Amino acid sequence: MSLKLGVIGAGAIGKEHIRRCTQVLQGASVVAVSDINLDNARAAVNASGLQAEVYANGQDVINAPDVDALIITSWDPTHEAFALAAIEAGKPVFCEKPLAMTAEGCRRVVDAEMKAGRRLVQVGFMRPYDEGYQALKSVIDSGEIGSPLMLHCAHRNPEVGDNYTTDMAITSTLIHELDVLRWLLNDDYRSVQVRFPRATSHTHAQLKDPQIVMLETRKGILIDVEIFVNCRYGYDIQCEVVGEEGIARLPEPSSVQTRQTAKLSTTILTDWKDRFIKAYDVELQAFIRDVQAGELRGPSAWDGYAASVAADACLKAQESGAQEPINMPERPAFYLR
Ligand SMILES: NC(=O)c1ccc[n+]([C@@H]2O[C@H](COP(=O)([O-])OP(=O)(O)OC[C@H]3O[C@@H](n4cnc5c(N)ncnc54)[C@H](O)[C@@H]3O)[C@@H](O)[C@H]2O)c1
Ligand SMILES: O[C@H]1[C@H](O)[C@@H](O)[C@H](O)[C@@H](O)[C@H]1O
Repeated sequence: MSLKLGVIGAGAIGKEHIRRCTQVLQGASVVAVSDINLDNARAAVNASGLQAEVYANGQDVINAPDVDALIITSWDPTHEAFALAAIEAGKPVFCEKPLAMTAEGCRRVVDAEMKAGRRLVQVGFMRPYDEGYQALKSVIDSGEIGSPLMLHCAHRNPEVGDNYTTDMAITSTLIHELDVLRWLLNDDYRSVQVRFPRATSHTHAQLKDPQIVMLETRKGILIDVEIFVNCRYGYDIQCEVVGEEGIARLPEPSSVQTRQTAKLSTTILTDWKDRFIKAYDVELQAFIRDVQAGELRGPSAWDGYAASVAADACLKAQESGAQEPINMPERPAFYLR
């Protein structure tokens, strides 16, 4: 039977998820859409040729009797309340990252879910579903490059809007690395320091860009992540793992190489929508399948919480310039998969 989905937030990724649930994935249909900007909700419904009901209020989507499960794609600070409301209604929810703005907020979601007694939340961390990261993890796990010692990573966006501020480089951008690197290394973080090099002239007063985040894991692996959200040239995600026997790199997205006018070139993608298009398809298909099977298995509220525990320390480190500890609580048995 087709799973009836309600979507809250019909902006860039909301529209994308509605499109994929409607045109690409199996087993679900979008029956309700809400956005505080009703025009966005109507436009998303029309663009996908849906018969869905449009609501002004997200809570009405959660309460709608014909909605079986939720997709939350509204702005970051709204996620926690909608996730809690979905749990309260007993409806499974796919919540885009970050699960909440602080670890404390994520913990409230974790506690509500544990109280409900079953997993109801999947967080939109799509990178563990990306074929490139999966291939990189297989190489690390095979032992081919020996024990990982260091990671050099970069998360570069071509540009961001004027309302994007220094803290968002952590809560909205680095949060992907904070999740995927724990998974990649099967490790957790111990401390972090953040440094700011000379700022690009393409930024504004409220955004220090770029920044370098240096994390240390419990196993002693040192990770540097460059976050550069006005890099201009493209959307570029890099991850190089230095092991004691060799090096493994995240593969580049495939693209045709051309030789022309004395130049050898390949195109660099410019948009997250294209860079992770397959990973988004796979993560949402998994959510739909797992809801139908009665057991969620994707990135959990605990993963959302763990990433936010590290993010909180990164925010503190942005302010202090010092090395800040990351105190990750042990994963409760409820979340052992
Ligand atoms: N996983 C990823 O790679 C990825 C990619 C993009 C965005 N995101 C996340 O998805 C969310 C949306 O990002 P976006 O780029 O689509 O932003 P956006 O600004 O394009 O869209 C957000 C939409 O939510 C609506 N909205 C805001 N508050 C609302 C509320 N209370 N109720 C209903 N609608 C509300 C806005 O009007 C807007 O239409 C963000 O949390 C972002 O971090 C994740
Ligand atoms: O919301 C987006 C999204 O999560 C992208 O994957 C990330 O690269 C951007 O920095 C962020 O602003």
